[in-house]
Amino acid sequence: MAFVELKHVTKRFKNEEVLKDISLAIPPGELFGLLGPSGSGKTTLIKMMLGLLQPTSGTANIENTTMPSLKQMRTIGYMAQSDALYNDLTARENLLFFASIYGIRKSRRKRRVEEIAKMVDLTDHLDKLLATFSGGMLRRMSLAAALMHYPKLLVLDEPTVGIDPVLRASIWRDLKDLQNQGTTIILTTHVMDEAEKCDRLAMLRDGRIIAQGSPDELQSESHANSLEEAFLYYGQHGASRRMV
Ligand SMILES: Nc1ncnc2c1ncn2[C@@H]1O[C@H](COP(=O)(O)OP(=O)(O)OP(=O)(O)O)[C@@H](O)[C@H]1O
Repeated sequence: MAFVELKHVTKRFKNEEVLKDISLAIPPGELFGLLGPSGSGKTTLIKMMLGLLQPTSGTANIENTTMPSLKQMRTIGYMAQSDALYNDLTARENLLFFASIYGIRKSRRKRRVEEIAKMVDLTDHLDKLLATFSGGMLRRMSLAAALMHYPKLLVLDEPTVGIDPVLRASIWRDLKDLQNQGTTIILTTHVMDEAEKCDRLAMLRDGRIIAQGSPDELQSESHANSLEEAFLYYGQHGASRRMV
């Protein structure tokens, strides 16, 4: 059974159709990437999966429940592109706040904040004001907040933008660990070497999925030497029936 399923989803803003007949099925435990250039519709697509936007037509389901569903939203961790954090609070105060709004029991909150801080390597910075944090530290804080309530599904919108290679590698290690613990992960990226780390990908261009498959399948099907070449190929030739 698919954990996340989109069936013939279309989204129109006024006269512009920004998503066109999108169908996707993501099984539980998969690390799935949405790869596409700026403006191709990645953020709109994940907002639809999360129930934050209503499709103009078609349906978005999580565990067979049509979104938006409050029950399902509680099982999702979402890291948006911009950080919804409080600069005039410390990292610990921010995380305690997220723990309370996610309904973590009061007796568990302090411990959970420390567990999460360790996971994203912020233990030594817990008592510093966020105003003093670097861009990379803020992204890790956002990841920590999204993980607070043990989500079954983690949705990340360009999680490593503006992050240096060392930190990027550490975030990827965290994501692989979470996947090994059974978390389903969906992320957007326009970076090819990140897309290569996903189990499967959907390539998005102008609101349409131009190809879908594992990075190896996408490359071999298009006889490309890299995902970048494969992307260009599918943009021009479309994909075979098997891939979409
Ligand atoms: N609320 C809105 N009203 C009107 N148009 C919108 C709205 N949200 C998104 N769009 C348009 O939809 C298209 C897709 O935007 P979206 O943010 O989903 O792309 P993206 O692939 O996530 O881009 P980026 O990588 O830059 O974040 C763009 O043309 C954008 O201008």
